[in-house]
Amino acid sequence: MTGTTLSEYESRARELLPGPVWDFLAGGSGTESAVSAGRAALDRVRLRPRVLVDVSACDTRCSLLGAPLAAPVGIAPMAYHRLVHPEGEVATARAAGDTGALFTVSMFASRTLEDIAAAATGPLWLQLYWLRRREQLTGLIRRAEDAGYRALVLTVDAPRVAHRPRDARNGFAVPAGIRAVNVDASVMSASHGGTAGESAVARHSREQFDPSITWADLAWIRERTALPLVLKGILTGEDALLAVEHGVDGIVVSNHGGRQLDCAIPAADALPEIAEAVADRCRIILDGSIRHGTDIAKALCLGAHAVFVGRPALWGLAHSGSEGVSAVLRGLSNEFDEAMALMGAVRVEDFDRSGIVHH
Ligand SMILES: Cc1cc2nc3c(=O)[nH]c(=O)nc-3n(C[C@H](O)[C@H](O)[C@H](O)COP(=O)(O)O)c2cc1C
Ligand SMILES: CC(C)CC(=O)C(=O)O
Repeated sequence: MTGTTLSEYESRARELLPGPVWDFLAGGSGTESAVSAGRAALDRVRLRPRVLVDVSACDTRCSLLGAPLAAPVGIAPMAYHRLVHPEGEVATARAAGDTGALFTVSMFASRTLEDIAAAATGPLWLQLYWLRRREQLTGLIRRAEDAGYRALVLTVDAPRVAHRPRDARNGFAVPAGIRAVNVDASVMSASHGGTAGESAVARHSREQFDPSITWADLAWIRERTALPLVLKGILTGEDALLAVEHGVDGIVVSNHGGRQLDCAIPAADALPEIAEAVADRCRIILDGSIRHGTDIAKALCLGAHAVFVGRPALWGLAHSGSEGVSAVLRGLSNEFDEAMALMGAVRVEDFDRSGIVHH
């Protein structure tokens, strides 16, 4: 990481960002115990290295739903990158391209899908929340197709945005001048109406998200696009099985970085039962608390094909724009490369359950 450690990026971002923005990034729902539990779950997993394997040519590359990646790493969808850097998602897209990572753009991105695509040299996916106003979704799907996005990620763990005490206390509102530019202004006017005790983001999301959707509604998206469909926010084997039965192409095992159901099981703890239920019938991505190359190795051993990184990308962006995001991603990839060599893994597919033990 060019001499700067990930925790230094985090500290610097904290110094640079206004308090309420930092709290929006760092915070979780309710007791925030699901944030720390995500880290603790990964720490409980220990690696079992194999030795005297020829690791002179470890290969970190892989492909995910047809997208070639330099390492099994993508950037998780996160709203409003302009909160932390004026270039916002355009800078993030450049960094993802430079480092061979996938970038999943949030529906609530603060730069247009087209500007992001113009800056990107690597694969882009688009994340959607299911809005009451379905015509907004239809428009976004069409624009994503036209701009070359390669998959849709439907976030299913947020029928409503959870109560996040820090944002409520701060009366958090997205500063004027930063907007979810890809949706109708009336859909996400999160810069208006934050008052002490109530977050504007939470209020507007609650007004606009459709909490009535079910598995049957997935057909509505399928009818409108041939893009691969990924569901984000699966935490049980039961739902993973339903996802497979409904023909999804991938799932993101995630507790939303501890920002949705308080006390939700950490993604790393949920992964084994999900991998077993899926039995290789769709791609599995893990997110939450991925901070080290060894975390990527652990996720692969537990049954994931790739990981998403959330907050660290925003720390890099706040620190030094595109270069900061690149440095964070490159640091993780370099650490993963080292983990491969020291684990005796030559290819990404070499990781399996024999590589770990739980404490
Ligand atoms: C500031 C912020 C904004 C987020 N916005 C979205 C979003 O728009 N859509 C979504 O599906 N997930 C969103 N998430 C959740 C992330 O995609 C991801 O699940 C989580 O951050 C992963 O955990 P990590 O930050 O510990 O790596 C957001 C997370 C953060 C921190
Ligand atoms: C616009 C928000 C609902 C995005 C967010 O903070 C999240 O999904 O965690």
